[in-house]
Amino acid sequence: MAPDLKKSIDELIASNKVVVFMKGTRQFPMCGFSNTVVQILNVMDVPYQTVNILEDDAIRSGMKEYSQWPTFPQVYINGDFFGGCDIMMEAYQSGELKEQLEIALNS
Ligand SMILES: N[C@@H](CCC(=O)N[C@@H](CS)C(=O)NCC(=O)O)C(=O)O
Repeated sequence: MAPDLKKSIDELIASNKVVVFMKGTRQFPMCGFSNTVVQILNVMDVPYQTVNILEDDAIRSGMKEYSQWPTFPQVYINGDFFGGCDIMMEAYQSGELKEQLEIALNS
């Protein structure tokens, strides 16, 4: 992956507690999985940054390599890859997501 792209992803993730690499935007998700993640984060009422991977093929392919994860959405919390839609849903239902977000937002 291009060093410049890696650097900009590193910086984005380091400077935002929650980042969602998704299809579409938080206002207009372009995929049901991305929409689910947006709805979960909206319910949790936390600040989050989104990146529309449909706008840039280099980010779309680059994020699969960067995260070692083949699909979108990809959610980063406190600088670490957290998961996709299924993991977010499970963590939301179990209460783990609330815990992780509290840790991230209070650190
Ligand atoms: N089980 C996945 C569902 C996500 C998924 O299957 N995403 C597909 C369709 S939106 C995807 O990103 N495919 C790769 C691509 O479009 O580049 C999850 O938990 O996030």
